Amino acid sequence: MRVLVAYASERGGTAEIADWIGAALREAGLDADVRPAGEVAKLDGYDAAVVGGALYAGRWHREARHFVRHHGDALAHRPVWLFSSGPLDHSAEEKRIDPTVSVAKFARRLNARGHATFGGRLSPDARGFLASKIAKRSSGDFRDRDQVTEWAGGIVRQLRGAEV
Ligand SMILES: Cc1cc2nc3c(=O)[nH]c(=O)nc-3n(C[C@H](O)[C@H](O)[C@H](O)COP(=O)(O)O)c2cc1C
Repeated sequence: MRVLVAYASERGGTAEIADWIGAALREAGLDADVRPAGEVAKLDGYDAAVVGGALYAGRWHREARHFVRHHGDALAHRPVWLFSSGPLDHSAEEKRIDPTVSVAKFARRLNARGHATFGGRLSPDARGFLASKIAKRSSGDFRDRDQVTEWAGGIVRQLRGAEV
């Protein structure tokens, strides 16, 4: 079973979450390719997909939005899971955070099997007008690898269940 993990990340935090998901899938014996969403031309050869985007102003990074629009049909014919990252506080570890309105639309359109919101990361010296302002009050790394690995385990269980 070959799984695509496609991500869109501006500052690398979401890319690393995608890597953790890929590592967990491989650890469980699946074949997983972790790739920037903007570099995926076709979904041929993939049995399932995980798509994730960094959240900026309530929406996924544009490459994730473009990816699901462009590959909508191919994704709708495969089991798909989505993830978003993320809040710059501990809220994502403390409770389940629903997808934003924009991401929820994609989830419905793709009939996604699941969605998770993971914490985010922002460096105190982040560049950019808005990013540097936000970083003054909420910089830090709020990603939790164990939480991500556990979520990926759920994907493995569902995919394995589909095999039998
Ligand atoms: C300008 C800006 C806007 C952001 N907007 C949101 C938001 O709407 N919701 C949210 O949960 N996090 C938001 N964040 C936090 C980012 O999603 C977080 O830093 C994330 O880890 C970035 O991922 P990346 O490193 O892959 O780009 C924002 C951060 C910046 C700098």
